[in-house]
Formats: sequence, structure tokens, C-alpha cells
Amino acid sequence: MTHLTIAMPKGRIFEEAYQMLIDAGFNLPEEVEMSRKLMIEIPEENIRFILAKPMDVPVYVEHGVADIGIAGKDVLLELKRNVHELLDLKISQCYIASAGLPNTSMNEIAPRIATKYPNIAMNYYKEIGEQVEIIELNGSIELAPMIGLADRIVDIVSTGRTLMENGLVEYEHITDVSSRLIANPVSYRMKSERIQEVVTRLKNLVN
Ligand SMILES: Nc1ncnc2c1ncn2[C@@H]1O[C@H](COP(=O)(O)OP(=O)(O)OP(=O)(O)O)[C@@H](O)[C@H]1O
Ligand SMILES: O=P(O)(O)OC[C@H]1O[C@H](OP(=O)(O)OP(=O)(O)O)[C@H](O)[C@@H]1O
Repeated sequence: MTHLTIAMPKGRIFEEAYQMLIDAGFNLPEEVEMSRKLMIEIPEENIRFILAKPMDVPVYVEHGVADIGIAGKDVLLELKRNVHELLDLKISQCYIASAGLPNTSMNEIAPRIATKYPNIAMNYYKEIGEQVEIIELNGSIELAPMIGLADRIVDIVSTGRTLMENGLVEYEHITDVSSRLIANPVSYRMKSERIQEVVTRLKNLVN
């Protein structure tokens, strides 16, 4: 059986994605999420997992140190790495939207947009013909309009609870997001049978 290295995102996607692999019939230990280990060998399946920051998964896959990986569509759109997108796993579903304080219009001269997705935000405002100033943050994006740092944010919305509890409203729905199975292009050719088997087994669960 060909060896596979799989890059998994730590954090909120991990548990659902790992459970999906178990449901797909892979013989994996149940207690892995309790561990602090970042590299886990599963000799029974000839699989090695590496546990990376969600934004770093496509980097490991593009460089070929992981053959396949699981990444949010938000991360793929933001980073535009050279990886193949094989399957929409339809987990961690959410969307990217612009939001701000209610009943406010954007400053006419270079409105300020706070986001952890500078490329997605820039492309969106370019498409709709708005010239904006991007303020890049790493988290707690909703603070920016409340404290007067930005006119709008571009961020993930799932239940809408974070917006609501911080007195913000959604303005534009930008794009839908879910987690995707991705592959290194060379691995995809060299290990096609093994990778295709993973795709087929996961596809049965998605449909
Ligand atoms: N509220 C949410 N509901 C559902 N999915 C989400 C939500 N927020 C983010 N996601 C998805 O989960 C992925 C990982 O998010 P997570 O919050 O675990 O990490 P992160 O905030 O990007 O990284 P960090 O480890 O720096 O906190 C995102 O790339 C996105 O696809
Ligand atoms: O619509 P909701 O269900 O409230 O989810 C949306 C929130 O979830 C994410 O934040 P996260 O928990 O990852 O925190 P951070 O980005 O501030 O680190 C996202 O950046 C939103 O703030």
C-alpha cells in the first residue's frame, strides 16, 4: 500500500474532518485530538498525519511534504497555492461577508476594511469598483468597526452570533465556504490510485 502524508488543520475543522476519515473506514485511533503531537504515524493504514495551522495546510501540500490535505475554501481563495482541489467535504460550512455598524455608509474616500483575508477583500472591492484601504488583522475582526478602526469588516459568518453580540450587521454576502480535500499535483499523479481511493471513500459520505 502506497504511503500517504495528510496535512490536517488544527482547530475547529480537525474533529469533524478526522471523524469523517474514521467514518470512511480508515482504521484510526479515536483519542488523537487529546494529544499534543504534531505528527502521527498510523502504520496499519500506512498514513502519516501532520497537524498544521489551517492557513498553513496548502503550504505543506504545495511543497509536496504532504500528499493531500484538508483546507477551508476561505484559505484556498486567500492563498491561491498551486494545489488540486479534489472534493468539497461540505463540513465547516460558513460564508464570507462584509459587515459593519448598522445604518452606516462607507467613507467616500478610501473606506477602511478590516480583515484577515486581505486578498479576498481586495478582489471583492475591486470587482464592485470600490477603492478601499485594507487593514489586516489576525482575529477578533468584529472589534474594528466598534472601536473606529474600520468602516467595514470582511470576515467569516456562521451562525451570525458574533456579529449580533457585537452590534454589527451584515452588508454583502461575498462567497460560500466549506472544507475541501486538496492534493499536491505531483502526488496526485504518482500516487493516483491511493489518492483516488481516499476521494471515493469520502465522496460516498458527502453524497
Ligand atoms: N465560525 C465558523 N464556523 C464554521 N467554520 C468556520 C468558522 N470560522 C472559521 N471556519 C472555517 O474553519 C477554518 C479554521 O478555522 P479556525 O478558527 O480553526 O482557525 P483560524 O482562526 O483560521 O486559525 P487560528 O488557529 O489562528 O485561530 C477556517 O479556515 C474556515 O474555513
Ligand atoms: O457567525 P458565528 O457563528 O458567530 O461565527 C463567526 C466567527 O467565527 C470566527 O471567529 P473565531 O471563532 O475563529 O475567532 P477569531 O477569528 O476571532 O480568532 C469568525 O472570524 C467570526 O468571528
